[in-house]
Amino acid sequence: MQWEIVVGLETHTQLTTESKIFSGASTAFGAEPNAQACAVDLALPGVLPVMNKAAVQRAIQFGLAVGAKVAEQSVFARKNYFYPDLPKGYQISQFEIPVVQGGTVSFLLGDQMKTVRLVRAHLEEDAGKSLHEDFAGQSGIDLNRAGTPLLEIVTEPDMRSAEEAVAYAKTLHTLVTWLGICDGNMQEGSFRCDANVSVRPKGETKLGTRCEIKNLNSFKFLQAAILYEAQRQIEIIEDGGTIKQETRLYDPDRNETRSMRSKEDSEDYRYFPDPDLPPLMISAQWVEQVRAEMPELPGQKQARYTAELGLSEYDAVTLTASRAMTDYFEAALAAAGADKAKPLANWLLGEFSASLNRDDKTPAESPIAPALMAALVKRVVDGTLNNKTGKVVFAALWDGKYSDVDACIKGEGLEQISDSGAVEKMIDDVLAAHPGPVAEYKAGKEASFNFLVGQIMRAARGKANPAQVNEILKAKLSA
Ligand SMILES: Nc1ncnc2c1ncn2[C@@H]1O[C@H](COP(=O)(O)OP(=O)(O)OP(=O)(O)O)[C@@H](O)[C@H]1O
Ligand SMILES: [Mg+2]
Ligand SMILES: [Mg+2]
Repeated sequence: MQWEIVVGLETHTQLTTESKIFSGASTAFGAEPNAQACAVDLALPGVLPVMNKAAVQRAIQFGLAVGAKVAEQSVFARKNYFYPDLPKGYQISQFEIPVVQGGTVSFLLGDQMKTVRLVRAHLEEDAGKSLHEDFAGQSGIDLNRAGTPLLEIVTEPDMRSAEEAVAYAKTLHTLVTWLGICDGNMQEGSFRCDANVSVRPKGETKLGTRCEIKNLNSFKFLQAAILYEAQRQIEIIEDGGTIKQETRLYDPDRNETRSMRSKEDSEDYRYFPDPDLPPLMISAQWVEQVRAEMPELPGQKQARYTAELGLSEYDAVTLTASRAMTDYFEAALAAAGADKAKPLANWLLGEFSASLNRDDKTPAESPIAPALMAALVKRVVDGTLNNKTGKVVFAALWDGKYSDVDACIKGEGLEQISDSGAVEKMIDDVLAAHPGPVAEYKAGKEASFNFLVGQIMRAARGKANPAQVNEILKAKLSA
């Protein structure tokens, strides 16, 4: 039997407001437990929540970025449940009428463009946090996080593999950090996913019963949890069992999911409109004002890079994977000139990205400033450097040995041998030393030509101009 995996994601993104969603308490991370929970966050009697305008503004930004409808009027509701980290007994969320409705997120999976539909994105407050260590067998509750603004972004069950779910989540992560509405810090819980997973026989159109794996705070865990969960469900069904809908937890130490609680449907929550909050009204004028201030988005940049700069879709998508990389690329491009977009992209996605990864740096922390990178690419394009000597220069610049490309070329003795007499002499020597390949090439074996070029470049210690070598060699061999 062939099985199909179906995934829908709910992502909680913590919004970058200074204060909480309904109170003036600080949202800063890492304070002493319970130092930042005020009476409103705790819903003590007699207090009233007041909507934080900055949180709404971020929701509007998101809605516009994904092409969704931003509701003129949306409603806050109480989601009632009892849990130690929620002593007030309900969470203020949006249920029937969320602020952001519909929209899509598109991304490249392998070489295929995928589009995931969003159901909604709604504003809500976060709960507190249970602390299970340091209390000698008891649990402590830290309510600093209570009332922190979240935007919960919910997809349709459109994803068909763990890889696709991860690609979606990464794209969403890029988008919200790009907009600056979320800091994206996954370790601190600013961006966490609930994965809803079901399986069905290939070809079946009805959805299977889903299980929801809560609170996945890394892409690695997201991937592993979906793979494990799908396999678990397939085995149960193949053994003649049925899946019961439930909420599960992923345990990274054992790489497995475990049942947390069963859950039939959202009726459990006894949702009702929050009597303390009026409907949230968003004027068309406010939406237009936010639209006018929107930055150019990754998707728009990708379209521009392929249409105007002639980059491949892959290059465009990879360069825009983070705002920092895009900013670096655009700064370097401005210095190099638009005609050098392709070689610049190659250097950034090759040597540059590899060095960033190796040294665990962001593009903004690169020891090579964009203008210096542009100067290096110029010297490769004009033939002063080839790919091999270019890499030597790159490494020297990265190590901070030089702050100027031409000084580096000189200092490292990497000027190309431009004297054609010297190049010819080297070629003659190589031809004399390798009569076999020469004869093979003349008999029609193209590969022998590349072998000879390789030998010549080696003799030149990489300092010959490959184009020049090719030209002279061709002429000599056809003479
Ligand atoms: N059969 C299914 N298989 C996989 N995913 C599904 C399936 N049915 C629904 N989903 C996904 O499950 C998610 C449901 O999220 P939603 O927020 O609407 O409700 P919930 O999980 O019941 O509520 P809560 O916010 O309390 O977790 C959506 O992303 C949806 O696409
Ligand atoms: Mg949900
Ligand atoms: Mg859910």
